[in-house]
Amino acid sequence: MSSQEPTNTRNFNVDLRGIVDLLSRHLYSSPRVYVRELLQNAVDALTARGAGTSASAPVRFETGGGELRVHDAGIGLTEPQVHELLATIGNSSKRDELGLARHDFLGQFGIGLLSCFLVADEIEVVTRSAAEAGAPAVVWRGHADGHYTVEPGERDEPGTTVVLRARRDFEHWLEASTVRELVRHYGAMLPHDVRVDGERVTDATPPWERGREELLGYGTRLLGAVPFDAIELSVPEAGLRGTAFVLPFESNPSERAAHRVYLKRMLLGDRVESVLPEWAFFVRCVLDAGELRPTASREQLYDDELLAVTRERLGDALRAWLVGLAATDPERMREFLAVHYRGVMALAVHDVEMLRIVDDQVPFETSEGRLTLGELRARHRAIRYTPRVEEFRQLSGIAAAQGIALVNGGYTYHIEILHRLRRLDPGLDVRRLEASELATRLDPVGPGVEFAARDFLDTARRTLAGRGCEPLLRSFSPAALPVLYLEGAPGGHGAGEDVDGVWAEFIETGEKAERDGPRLVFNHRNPIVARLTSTANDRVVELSVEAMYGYAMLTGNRPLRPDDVAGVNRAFLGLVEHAVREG
Ligand SMILES: Nc1ncnc2c1ncn2[C@@H]1O[C@H](COP(=O)(O)OP(=O)(O)OP(=O)(O)O)[C@@H](O)[C@H]1O
Repeated sequence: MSSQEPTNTRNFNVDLRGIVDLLSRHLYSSPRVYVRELLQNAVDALTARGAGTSASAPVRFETGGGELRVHDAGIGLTEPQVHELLATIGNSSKRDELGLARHDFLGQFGIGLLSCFLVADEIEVVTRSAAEAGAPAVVWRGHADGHYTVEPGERDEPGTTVVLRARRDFEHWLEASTVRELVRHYGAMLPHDVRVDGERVTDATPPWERGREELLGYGTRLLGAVPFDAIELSVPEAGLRGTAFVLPFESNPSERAAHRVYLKRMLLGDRVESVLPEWAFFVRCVLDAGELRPTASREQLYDDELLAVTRERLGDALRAWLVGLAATDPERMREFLAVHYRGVMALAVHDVEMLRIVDDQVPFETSEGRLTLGELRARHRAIRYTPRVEEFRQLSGIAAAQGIALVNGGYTYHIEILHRLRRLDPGLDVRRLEASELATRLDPVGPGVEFAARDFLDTARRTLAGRGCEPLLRSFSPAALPVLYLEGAPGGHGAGEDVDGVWAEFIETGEKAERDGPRLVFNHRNPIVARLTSTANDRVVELSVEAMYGYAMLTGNRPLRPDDVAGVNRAFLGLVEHAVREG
């Protein structure tokens, strides 16, 4: 092989049509981006010129006659620059010697102007440099087929005018209303006076620099409803300022929230996802960042280290808001939780701060009533749960009577959250309830006792008829517990169908009959109950059964219906009267 340089070195040729086709099909989501690119070039030209221009309206879009003319009072270009920058694809004056984007500019890739070929076959640029005193004006005409011309032009002031004539069937992209809407969409927050057909479309004060009322007004237009709150955002490393509007309605936590992001006050997009952590489902943000970088399509953010840091900082701000709300305004916090309950629960599974909030604020269904996990932990070092709602209903009364802290784990995320509690409280014992832990066997009382108690059971049956439950006499531990209220087995009546879990193991120790409707189970091992079963006084039995029914409902944390309350009152007064009379 020869070590000599090859002598037949050639330059690449560029098929411009192919490139424009590539941009339009794969890079840009719509021809509308041509307005953004023109606006961006005009603003960058102003930035490059610095304080040099005194033009009152330095960027002007003019429509009419099937044309669009964009004037800027920016830096302009000399003829050599026209060849070098306008006619060289991928070349940009907005990168430094190392090829890195220069800080102050919006553009960097050197392809933006090509987007005009999405709507026009020819781009005309009339430009005069402000950097070179007395430089003549130049007219550059680029054609979609890949050739261009340069000739002397007419222009009094330094700056640039770009002229587009619509390609057939693309006329609507250059119409006044379309252009006005697009310039406003992308540029409303730019710190320059930008006009379309004489009308100013920029409003230089970003929402977060306005008063609270105006800010909430902006949020209301953005969300279509008055925001629950507005959280100030600031990440100095990313040159970021903005606002997170807390949604006043529930959002789907599995759908990533999309945010309105501006880069150097120019809209990047309305549906930018990656700027906030995945869990920030409950806010929509509007923000501007000077240091974050766009992807080449300029519709999403480039995923680099700075974006990762930004995401983390914004997450911290949202978390701090939640923690602050919980600490300073529990009533508002409850309102927030009522709207975003599912999302907060989902988040608590992954995030310790959220877990803390759930532990502290969210009531769970427990054998001791509705309590937060924090409250339950303060009372018990061991927590048990049932994985199904029905099982909880069956067993919570028994657990309550035995001092076992039982939580209904039958709702979404509850079990995961219960297990995660050890993150907050490493010594906590959290497990699924085992049947053996209930230590309650409903032993039959034997034929002698059963026989002796038949009058008692008859009276009890009559008394309980209106309550929809049947009496049952059994012997069980602890003896101190006189009665238990047991619901019917889950999964309907009849032997053996759909019964599983702890409840099944539990009733296996009893009799088949216990699988049917609700039962009030009297404990013959309890001395009061034992005496009651042999009491001849019907009235006393009636009152006692009524009272014990109320007692069983209360110890099982079951809601008392008005009928039940009346029964308990009647029983109480009746028993007092009886005691007084006997005394
Ligand atoms: N209105 C203008 N005034 C002065 N120079 C301009 C103007 N428009 C374009 N240019 C020059 O042409 C170059 C190429 O422009 P183009 O829009 O293709 O890419 P860019 O703005 O550099 O980068 P990007 O592709 O990220 O937009 C620019 O870097 C700039 O030097």
